[in-house]
Amino acid sequence: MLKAKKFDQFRGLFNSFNHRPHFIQSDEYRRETLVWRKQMRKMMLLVNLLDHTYTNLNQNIGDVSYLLNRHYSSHCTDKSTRELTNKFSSGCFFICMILQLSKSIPGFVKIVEVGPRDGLQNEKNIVPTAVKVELIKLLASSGLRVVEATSFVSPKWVPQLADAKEIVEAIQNVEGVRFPVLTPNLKGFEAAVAAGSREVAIFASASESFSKSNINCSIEDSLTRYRDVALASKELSIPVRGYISCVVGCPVEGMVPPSRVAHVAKQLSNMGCSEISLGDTVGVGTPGTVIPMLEAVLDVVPVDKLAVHFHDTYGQALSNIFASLQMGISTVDSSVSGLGGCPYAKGASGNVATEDVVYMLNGLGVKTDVDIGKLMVAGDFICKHLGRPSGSKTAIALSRSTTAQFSKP
Ligand SMILES: CC(C)(COP(=O)([O-])OP(=O)([O-])OC[C@H]1O[C@@H](n2cnc3c(N)ncnc32)[C@H](O)[C@@H]1OP(=O)([O-])[O-])[C@@H](O)C(=O)NCCC(=O)NCCSC(=O)C[C@@](C)(O)CC(=O)[O-]
Repeated sequence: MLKAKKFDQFRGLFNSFNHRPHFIQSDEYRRETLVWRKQMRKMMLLVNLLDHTYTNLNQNIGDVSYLLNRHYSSHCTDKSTRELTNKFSSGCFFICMILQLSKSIPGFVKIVEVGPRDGLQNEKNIVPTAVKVELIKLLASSGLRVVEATSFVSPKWVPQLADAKEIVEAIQNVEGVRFPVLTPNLKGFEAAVAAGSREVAIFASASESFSKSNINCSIEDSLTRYRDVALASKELSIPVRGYISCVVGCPVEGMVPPSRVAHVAKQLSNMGCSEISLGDTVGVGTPGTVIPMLEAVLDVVPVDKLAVHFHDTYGQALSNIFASLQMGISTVDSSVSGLGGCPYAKGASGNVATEDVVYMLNGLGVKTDVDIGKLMVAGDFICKHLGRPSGSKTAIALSRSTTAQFSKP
């Protein structure tokens, strides 16, 4: 059973990358990812070999005691004993490989809660300011240390967040939590600072089409605008987070080549962003497409500057987060109850649910400092207001008292 699961992880990784998704793959994308696909094919051969060895080892596991009870040396002339020992050491190699993979996971993960911004920007009915403020306070009391509060964008484009100034003013007295806000240009930045924001985020895209539909300008023009915001922030010692949308796929252009993501990441890093969040805006990524993208970005930006931001449209977000953790990333964006979606990315569903992320990290023994019970109170609060069930499987399962014992870290 255990064996089947481990090998399925590798097979899934390979197949998800290698099958031809309905998403368009341009020649540029296929060229860039060719090496990765070849590597994966080699890895599959190795996996199959280990699979075979492991099966034999499993069948013969009872014989290990036989081995231990017999005198064995490398000069052993007993063929069956020698073969059995060889199988045993191959099995050990496989186990070591698995241990090595899990060892690389960070011991602490910072969660950036984006529910009040990314979660509520797409709601059909505008959520009252008082409800948003209460949600932010509940999230802060769950132990989350970063809660993205709102956006200072054009109210004509995103009327759901037209109360940005009131929100920021209302949370001034909440201590110990950082509340970054999105600012698409200097106008937004100045309004955010005037309202009392002490941290901002700028948001570029790896897809030209998405950049135009989201912020009405090309990628290069957006980077020019963001340089001004970064400069102004530097003068006031305000940290700037940089987002990149569509890091895997774009609703218009299809699969996005990793080099384009790396290019934008480098620009954001050069302009002084303290952190760069890589957003799979439409949630089409799998570990097979996320890993090559991360590899390209890691070539130009240090790992401790990176965060990942997954939407869960295809149910791949947790697998993508796990793959990112294995690559050393220790900052993960998520949204309470899986709220979210982007008004300019049709078909994209909510962000990965914070409750699901915390539950997985607890299970891995990774610290987050987030109290899952208090987090569920915040999720319950907003779901009741929106009049719909939670998008978090963990929240649904834990709300049934019989499974409550699993919530402990
Ligand atoms: C960027 C703009 C403003 C350009 O919008 P524009 O229409 O090209 O800009 P403009 O300069 O021509 O201005 C038009 C009007 O907007 C006003 N304006 C201009 N700037 C601001 C501002 N900051 N705050 C308030 N008002 C502003 C400006 O004053 C003017 O007002 P008017 O004269 O018509 O009355 C617009 O396209 C916009 O607001 N876009 C934001 C869209 C948005 O928020 N999308 C969702 C973000 S989610 C995302 O990007 C993905 C992410 C980050 O979550 C990661 C992921 O999920 O992968």
